[in-house]
Amino acid sequence: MSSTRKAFAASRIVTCDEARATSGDPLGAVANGAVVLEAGKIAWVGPRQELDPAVPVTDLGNAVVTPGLVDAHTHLAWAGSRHGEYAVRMAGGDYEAIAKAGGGIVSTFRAVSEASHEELRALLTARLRRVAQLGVTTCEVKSGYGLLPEHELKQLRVIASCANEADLPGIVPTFLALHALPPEARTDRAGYVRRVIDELLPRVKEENLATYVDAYLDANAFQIDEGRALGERARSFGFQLRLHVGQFADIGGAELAAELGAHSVDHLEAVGDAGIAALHEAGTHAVLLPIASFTLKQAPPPVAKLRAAGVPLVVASDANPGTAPSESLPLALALAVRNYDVTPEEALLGATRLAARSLGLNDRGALRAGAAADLVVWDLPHEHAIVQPWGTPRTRLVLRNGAAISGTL
Ligand SMILES: N=CN[C@@H](CCC(=O)O)C(=O)O
Ligand SMILES: [Zn+2]
Repeated sequence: MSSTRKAFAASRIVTCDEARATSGDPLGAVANGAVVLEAGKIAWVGPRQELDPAVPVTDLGNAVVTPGLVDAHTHLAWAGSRHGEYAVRMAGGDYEAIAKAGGGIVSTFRAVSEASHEELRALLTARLRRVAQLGVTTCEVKSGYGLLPEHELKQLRVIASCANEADLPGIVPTFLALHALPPEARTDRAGYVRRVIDELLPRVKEENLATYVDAYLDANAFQIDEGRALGERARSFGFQLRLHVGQFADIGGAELAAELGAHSVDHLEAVGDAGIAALHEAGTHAVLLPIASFTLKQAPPPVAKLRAAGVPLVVASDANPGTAPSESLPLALALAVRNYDVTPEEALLGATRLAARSLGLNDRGALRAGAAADLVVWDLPHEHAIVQPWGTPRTRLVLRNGAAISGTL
């Protein structure tokens, strides 16, 4: 059997495996380690001197090997550009005021409405290829810029079509059902929400276009009762939930997410103690989005309180054309460490094992026997170097299910 096996040896195999974690080494690193791959899965991980001598081994030398990164929050399926809005915001313009005036999400809605399936697919594919170079092997991708049924379904079908491509990162599709009111619905908010719940959600189910359902809950976005109506119906259809909560104001989104058993609440710049306690109780993950708070010049979420309460911390890119015009999960990790006082170990776990768990995926996010052979060979000498703000891809090789999606040996 060993003929179908192959091994990589490197100075640091950073497993992110809970079974290997210790208080001094939460990432479970194996110095001078090896990882054996077979049939798209990891067959063995351990010290190089214990490697089966019959397995052919590629020696990567002074390099770090980690699980493939998992980006648990992206809006990568978009068209157009918001550079005009960005410049206005950098000069002091307010994101929510711009949205109220018909810009923001609604301006991307216009661009997505005008884009064909093929155009949108080409944009998404190019972005997925670039995020693979950055070390991402699994990516959550939301809709939420189609807003009207025809264009939401187009966005979701584009996302689904990329999910079958073996040479791209794996995709977890999310129906971001309530993101903004399209201009067509300005005078009938309740009717819009009802149609999303009663008509669009069943279509998304029927076509099996999403695993998760999401909503943007905030003072100037959708409200708790709207989120509850959507969330309860979504759960009754078998969807799992992840919710935009507390980006600007604490309106009780964390409590609602906990009540509905959401897998994650994302943003959390504004969340109170009761919300944090509820998240812990429900086992809900906090997805931190430091690129968004960087462009919005916001104070960080209460990371110390979340940590103290035992809420699992995930870090994601939030890649979108408005608040996080970046595709880089490694940049998000760097900003989480710099601006949020997240430790490098927390950041890396929050972009691997915990990110995968927040997406309901237990077959990846850690280097251990039986997991998918999703891994990154970094052109860096230590895992702490991954969270430095390089601004360039620092991967040598990125494997998904044992096959290269970026780089060569
Ligand atoms: N705030 C809600 N949604 C996105 C931003 C969308 C946009 O501005 O286009 C976010 O996660 O930051
Ligand atoms: Zn988002």
